[in-house]
Amino acid sequence: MTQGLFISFEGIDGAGKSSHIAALAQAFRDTGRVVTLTREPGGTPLAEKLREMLLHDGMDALTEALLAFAGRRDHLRCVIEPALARGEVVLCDRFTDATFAYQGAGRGFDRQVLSYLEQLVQTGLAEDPQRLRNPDVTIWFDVPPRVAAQRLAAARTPDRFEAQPEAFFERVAQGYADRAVADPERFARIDSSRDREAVAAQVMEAMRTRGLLGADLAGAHTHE
Ligand SMILES: Nc1ncnc2c1ncn2[C@@H]1O[C@H](COP(=O)(O)OP(=O)(O)O)[C@@H](O)[C@H]1O
Ligand SMILES: Cc1cn([C@H]2C[C@H](O)[C@@H](COP(=O)(O)OP(=O)(O)O)O2)c(=O)[nH]c1=O
Repeated sequence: MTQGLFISFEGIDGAGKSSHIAALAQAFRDTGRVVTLTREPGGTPLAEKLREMLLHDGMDALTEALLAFAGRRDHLRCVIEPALARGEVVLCDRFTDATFAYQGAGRGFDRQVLSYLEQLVQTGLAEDPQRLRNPDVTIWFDVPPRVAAQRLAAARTPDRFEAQPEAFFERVAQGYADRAVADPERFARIDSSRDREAVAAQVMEAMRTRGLLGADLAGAHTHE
């Protein structure tokens, strides 16, 4: 049976990740794979309720982290693990790296506590209960916070995180860079300051170099 594949998409708000997830889903479908498209915070009815609170209600960093991980547990249990067990491709808009970047680096919350929660929440679910479920590949849209802020200013009403000052996003961006250094094989860094077409080409190239999409498809989906 085809092996499941878990890919997450990360980056600061306005990095441009949402623009590329659907195109990658289509590229996988074109190879005959079944794709589950999902997101965090959210991805299940319960986790979507927690998302609303996380994005709109005032709370401290520990509460943010607990809500993020509570939603993640439900999401893993109800959506991600079953889809991977069926051999599907799971494309997830944000996952645990976001908690380390936003609550850890951005809010300054204790990263050892986050590591403990990661261990607790992301094990005991797969066939092998010891297995810590993490993405196989993380596509990291790296962009200077100033560029992301300019894009967002033109785009939408900010939520609690998007309304943060540039210094917050400098810390979040550093948080992602730290995670990438700690796990270089998992992270595929995309220079997201470039135009959409160049970003899309980098995403397909990252898949192709990992043998996850055929070489012939790499050029076929560079347009939205
Ligand atoms: N490469 C790009 N160049 C310029 N603008 C972009 C680019 N990618 C996305 N955008 C625009 O920037 C804004 C934020 O993009 P989005 O995909 O929603 O980011 P994210 O999901 O990472 O927060 C949107 O208005 C989008 O149209
Ligand atoms: C997954 C996750 C997201 N977040 C934040 C990052 C984003 O600012 C916000 C929602 O992410 P996102 O879905 O990317 O927002 P949008 O739909 O506006 O593109 O939640 C955390 O603070 N911690 C987390 O664990």
